[in-house]
Amino acid sequence: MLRWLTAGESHGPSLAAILEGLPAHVQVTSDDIADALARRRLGYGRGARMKFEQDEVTITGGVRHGLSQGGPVAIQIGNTEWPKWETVMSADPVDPSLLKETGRNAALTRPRPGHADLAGMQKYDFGEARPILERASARETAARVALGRVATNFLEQVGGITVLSHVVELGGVPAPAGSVPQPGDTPRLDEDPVRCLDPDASAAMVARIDQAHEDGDTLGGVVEVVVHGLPPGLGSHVHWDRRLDSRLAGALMGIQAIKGVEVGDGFELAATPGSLAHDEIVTEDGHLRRVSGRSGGTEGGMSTGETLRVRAAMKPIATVPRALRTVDVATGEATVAHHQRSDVCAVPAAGIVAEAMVALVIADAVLEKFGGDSLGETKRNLESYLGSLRYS
Ligand SMILES: Cc1cc2nc3c(=O)[nH]c(=O)nc-3n(C[C@H](O)[C@H](O)[C@H](O)COP(=O)(O)O)c2cc1C
Ligand SMILES: C=C(O[C@@H]1CC(C(=O)O)=C[C@@H](OP(=O)(O)O)[C@H]1O)C(=O)O
Repeated sequence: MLRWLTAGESHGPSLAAILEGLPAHVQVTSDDIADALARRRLGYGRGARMKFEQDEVTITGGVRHGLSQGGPVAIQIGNTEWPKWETVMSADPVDPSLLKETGRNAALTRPRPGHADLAGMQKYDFGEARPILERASARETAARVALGRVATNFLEQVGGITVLSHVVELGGVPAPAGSVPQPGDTPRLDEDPVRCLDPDASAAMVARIDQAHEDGDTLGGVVEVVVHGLPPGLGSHVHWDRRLDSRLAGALMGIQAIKGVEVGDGFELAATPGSLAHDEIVTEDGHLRRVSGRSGGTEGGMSTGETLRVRAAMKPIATVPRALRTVDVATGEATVAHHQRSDVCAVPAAGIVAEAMVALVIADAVLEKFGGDSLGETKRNLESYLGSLRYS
């Protein structure tokens, strides 16, 4: 079983991430993690912070000389901006006169609709949004992407399982239906400003972001994560919380701003007759094969061994420059939401975060099914299972 946790605030000194349950002998370096974090910073439409944020990575536990040791893997990601926030975000009490001098200490009493501000202030009993937005912020997703890279390395090394993503819709601009990225597409996708497979759709999405920027508005969109090389039988039909699709949906829904999840053709299947909705089974070269991939690679809560395909819909960024109506909770008066530096659109980055969450869920399901305390043991168990499948 794989477990993971993150800690840290958006403007704190650093983020911390822990992955427990990883077998020994998985190759992973801080450069691998830094590469994954650099991918998350990419994407047209992000705000100023992504230009200077350096994501200073240190592996502080569980890895020695580039190999996992079997203990929890601990990763620290330093926030480049910390010196500017040291007084405001200090863990220890500070002199109130020093706080005033920072200019960063104004009480945020005008909660933003769409962010965690108001519900968090009510729930945790705070008079302003700072203590809420610091942890609600998607800065935290850097820690998840770091963990996801460790999981991705494990999946590649245990059985050539690859996890990749692309943007399939942005601000209402769709990519053409039907194209699914292949492993070789990742470098090219990462060079595309919005991580879209289709160049014309990509250009239209970039124009849409420019328009939103001009209008003082923000955008959401849809990302798709695709996993190649899965064995059949991860997850289970026997209980709701063991279903692979429910675990994937929960993990994707757990990303900031994600409001919808779809497995395979999802909502479209609801409007399709059964004769056209399912993936027929045929024999080809002596092997069982599906003629289509509408189910997204899961049936009965288990992987079918076909390409896994899941989508996540992201709502538009909540910090809308043309500020939305709210109430100042300090005075009770109608006003507009507090504004601060923000992204116009973070859909391409959300794709990288979604890859990380899917990689963690799949790695957990692989370890649940095949066990193993060393990479070699897990690999042997996986190969033995594949070699002894009654039908393949
Ligand atoms: C990669 C990424 C970047 C984000 N950047 C911003 C941002 O700059 N400004 C903002 O208001 N929300 C941003 N969000 C969304 C908020 O974090 C999110 O809306 C907030 O935490 C409230 O949670 P909820 O949307 O899940 O309800 C971002 C989300 C992601 C995944
Ligand atoms: C810092 C990141 O994203 C942040 C997510 C975010 C939010 O409200 O979710 C708000 C912004 O933070 P700031 O106000 O400090 O610029 C984004 O930059 C990141 O992704 O690393």
